[in-house]
Amino acid sequence: MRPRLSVLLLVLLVVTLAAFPWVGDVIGERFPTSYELRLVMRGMILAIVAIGLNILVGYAGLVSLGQAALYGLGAHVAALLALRAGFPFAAALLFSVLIPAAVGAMLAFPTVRVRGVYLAVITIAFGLVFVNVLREWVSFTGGASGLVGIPRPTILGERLGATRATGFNYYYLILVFLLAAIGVQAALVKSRYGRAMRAAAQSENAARALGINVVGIRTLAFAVSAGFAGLGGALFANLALFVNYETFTFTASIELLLMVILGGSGTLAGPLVGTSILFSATQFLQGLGEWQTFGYGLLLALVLFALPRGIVGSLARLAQGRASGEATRETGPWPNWVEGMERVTARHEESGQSTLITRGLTLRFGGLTAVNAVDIDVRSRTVHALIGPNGAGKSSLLNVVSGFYRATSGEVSVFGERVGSLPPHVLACRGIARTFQNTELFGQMTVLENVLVGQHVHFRSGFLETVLRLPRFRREERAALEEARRLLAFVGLSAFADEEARNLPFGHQRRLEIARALALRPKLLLLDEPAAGLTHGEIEDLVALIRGLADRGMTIVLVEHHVEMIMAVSDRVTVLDYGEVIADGPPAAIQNDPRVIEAYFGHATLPGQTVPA
Ligand SMILES: Nc1ncnc2c1ncn2[C@@H]1O[C@H](COP(=O)(O)OP(=O)(O)OP(=O)(O)O)[C@@H](O)[C@H]1O
Repeated sequence: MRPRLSVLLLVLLVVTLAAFPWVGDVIGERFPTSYELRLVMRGMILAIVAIGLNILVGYAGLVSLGQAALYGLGAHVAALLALRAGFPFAAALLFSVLIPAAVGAMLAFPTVRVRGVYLAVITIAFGLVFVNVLREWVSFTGGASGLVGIPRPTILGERLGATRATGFNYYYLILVFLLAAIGVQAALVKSRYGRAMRAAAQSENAARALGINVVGIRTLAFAVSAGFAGLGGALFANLALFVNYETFTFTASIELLLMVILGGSGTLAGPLVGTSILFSATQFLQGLGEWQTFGYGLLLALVLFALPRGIVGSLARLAQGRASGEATRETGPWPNWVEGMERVTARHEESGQSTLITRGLTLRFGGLTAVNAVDIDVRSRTVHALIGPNGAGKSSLLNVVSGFYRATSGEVSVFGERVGSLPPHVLACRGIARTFQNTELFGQMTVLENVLVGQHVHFRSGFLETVLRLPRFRREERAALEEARRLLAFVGLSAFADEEARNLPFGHQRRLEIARALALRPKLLLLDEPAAGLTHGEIEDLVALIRGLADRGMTIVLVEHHVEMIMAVSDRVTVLDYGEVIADGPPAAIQNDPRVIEAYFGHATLPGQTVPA
């Protein structure tokens, strides 16, 4: 949705909700009744929970079918603290957010191993266990009778009511929390945290290679989402003044998920729209008696059939499709050393030292030795090519150096430090960037966002600074945006900044992947077959880019099959065959090395030929 339109709709929503309790004064009727007012308050509370769930499902790509349990946990924490420990409202509210957030963070643990349907099943199990505990632990939770007599909330001695007689304080408090939830969601999504969540959902490997701690970011998504659910639960308990397990069953979890999906998961307005429609529909369909569930299912099926991305998601796509059809765009020249590129490339290593050293590096997959006792020295500020027939172990070697595979034996040192056991995101923070043999872009993020994800590790502002949009966060965002635009100009993709990455032609995707890797400001850049699928002209540009980067102080390891390119760009070449180094030296010497020729064909290759598989 366009920013101006969304601000306008938000203002409209706030004005409508703020004016709602007073409508009767204008139209001269008894409206809204306290029942109607409570319905709107419950709707707002559910919207808060749905916004939290949207962060988890829509942005982090993690489906939870146990969200109602976290909602219920917040409600029970608030009720129990007020009833049994005499906590004041505000303190109980705080714990109702923190305790579910901590439990939510624990729920993220299974994502280390499972995602998708398996994760959904784990969250279902959590929800079922939770409801059973509530039902069976009668002495603590009241079982089916629930917890009754929750004291009316007060702040600073002021009772918070929700009727004309008591004032509408509680109504407005819920509205303020709803606005805060909307604000936090918007700030989070448009920050490095939100980008990292989306990136990890779309390509876990690329996210890790760019320094994102995938487990950490998923834990954050779970915790934030659970915190929202807990807040909703506490607000509900203090509205109903009674809680029992029946509100928080599996069905409630499904309804919450449907609210998000119906409105449009992964859109800012989706949960609001979905909650409004589904919640109103539920009230309306109550009049249908036995046909209620049928009507409910039919409505959902119809809407999702017509609008598969949810209401907001589908409308936004329609608008986007129309807009992008209008522009005819051309790529700019690349590499285009625009002003400010020194920031990305300036490095301090002395040339002549080794940036990457491996000793006896061995990687086995069961009985297969993919890399066999490999010793290499990659000198800093040089382009070092790794070549060899298919299956020689080149990509495996890159995967070990970048932390994706753990070596079976041997050592890897980068920048003078042994790094063999470090995971990819830590190595990325140390200045190792890589591209992938099959480009791994974040396809549903824009070209600009892809490059912004590459800058993830440069941000210093923390979570609270981000959601509160404090000055350091805004300064860093501005600087990151400026650098991302500079990098897009560098690879000639400025005109595509707002295009989704998956819509780019293949050659452009390769450029974008390089720009994104450069956003990390790496000292060591690992390129895995960057010329595959490029045209002759594009390969010439790529050679100029790689040479330019090395001349400006970057160290580059290049896995490539294209002989002409290797000859043009490399300072040194290592040849692998069956995981072993069979030759190592300057390109001209390698080209005439009989072992290399033997490994490839058994006869000489001509410069300009692509080494065949
Ligand atoms: N995850 C894996 N599990 C099992 N075997 C693997 C795995 N990754 C690679 N291999 C095997 O290791 C060997 C080396 O593969 P690798 O991809 O490193 O070769 P390569 O030189 O990069 O080849 P190509 O030029 O085709 O990319 C191959 O025999 C491959 O089948």
